[in-house]
Amino acid sequence: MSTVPTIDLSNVDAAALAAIDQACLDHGFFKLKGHGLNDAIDEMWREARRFFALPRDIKQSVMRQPDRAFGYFDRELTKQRRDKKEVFDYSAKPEPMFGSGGSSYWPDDSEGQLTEHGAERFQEVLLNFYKKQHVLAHEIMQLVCRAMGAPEDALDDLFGERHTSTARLNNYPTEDPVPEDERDSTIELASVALGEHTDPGAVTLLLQDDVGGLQTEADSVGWVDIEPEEHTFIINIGDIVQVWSNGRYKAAVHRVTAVPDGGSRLSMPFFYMPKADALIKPITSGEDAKYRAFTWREFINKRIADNYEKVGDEDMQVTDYLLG
Ligand SMILES: O=C(O)CCC(=O)C(=O)O
Ligand SMILES: [Fe+2]
Repeated sequence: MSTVPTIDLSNVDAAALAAIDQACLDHGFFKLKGHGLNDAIDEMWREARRFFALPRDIKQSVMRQPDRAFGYFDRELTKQRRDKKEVFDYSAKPEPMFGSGGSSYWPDDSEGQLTEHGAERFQEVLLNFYKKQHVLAHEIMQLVCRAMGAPEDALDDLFGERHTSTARLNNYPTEDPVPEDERDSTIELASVALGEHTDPGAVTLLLQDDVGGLQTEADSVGWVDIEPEEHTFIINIGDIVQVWSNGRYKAAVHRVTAVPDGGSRLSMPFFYMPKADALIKPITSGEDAKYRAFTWREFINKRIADNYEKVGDEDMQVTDYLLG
């Protein structure tokens, strides 16, 4: 039996829930088919490829800024090491995450530059996909609640219309995407494509292309490859599921190994996250809470601040909220 089970969303029975439970106890990853989004996924791959192939000046024109949380970025840190990747962050919510305001982060096509490169439908395709992923993420969250033994709607009120989910396109080239004269010599480039980490939110819905390299760390067997499979979502649980389950489930520790020379790798995560003032605390019954309650706003702001801390400082973790 594969350590990373595949769930068919069109046929979720008791065995599927048991498989999700087992996976969340061991490493926090499962795969998902039967979601009905195959065509939408194909369209997303096309737009993602076109976006990253755009000339650097177009991508740079929508570079993430201190006052603009979304857009293009090519120098992200994980655990104080620079990842060899470029990203595009977006959201279909009218409000940016926490009132960070800022100007539009969508590349401008008024001079037909996107059209020229075949990416004229970029914004429309991404926003439509965001909405579909949001519906799917809610369904998956309900499955995880049932796997945990909680009512399926136990967490619905913490999300609602004010959820703060974000989505991203990732491109991992083998060449450093940051021009040489802009590299910060104090921040080392990681030896892997993406350093090991947990996602801070509830559940992540990820699509990866056929290159591979994603791994999860299982209690039972150590690092496990998550093999690419066409039209298959890879689902992982984040830090706050660890709290909701009172520590029974572990937030998935994952990484991406170095991309083979001369190639590149694409992935597209959707991070399902609650509303800013959601109070996060264990929802399991019949046992003492192992974590103290905190708001999602407090937790995510601390995690974001960590990205700007100086090299070498320990990141904050959800275990900082353990009681006793
Ligand atoms: O690229 C991948 O497969 C993983 C991406 C990821 O873990 C993340 O963006 O948080
Ligand atoms: Fe991740």
